Amino acid sequence: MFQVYDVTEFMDDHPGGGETLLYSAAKDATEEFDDAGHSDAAKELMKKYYMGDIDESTLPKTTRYYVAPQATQRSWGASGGGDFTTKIIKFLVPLVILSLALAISARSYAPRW
Ligand code: HEM
Repeated sequence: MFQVYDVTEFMDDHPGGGETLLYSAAKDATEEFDDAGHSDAAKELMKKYYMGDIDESTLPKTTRYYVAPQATQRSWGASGGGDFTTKIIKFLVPLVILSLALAISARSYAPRW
């Protein structure tokens, strides 16, 4: 059995640091917790964040992490984007700006006959 704790509210106040809790999230952190040599007061405090128990046998054997597709796509505007038209626009806009800049600079450097 695993005891589950929700330490969201405790992140900023944990004397061992918020990152420490983050690195121990979503896994069995018994060893790390014991290694830190927590006091009885700390163990008492844990009760405040106790959520419940999880039966290990119900957990998947392997854990695979993946990045959700929407997290990897940078959207353009509120409608989001990743479609074909957006890709074309993303390619064309810088191209048009570059062409305009080149045309303008070519005109100002061109010999005046
Ligand atoms: C609900 C969970 C937790 C509570 C309530 C808690 C609470 C505390 C408290 C009160 C202290 C101050 C020292 C003490 O009184 O023992 C402390 C220190 C510390 N905790 Fe936690 N802790 C929790 C989880 C964890 C976890 C999962 C880790 C995993 C690495 C961790 C690592 C540490 C470390 C490294 C220190 C610093 C020890 C030191 O510098 O003396 N804690 N914690």
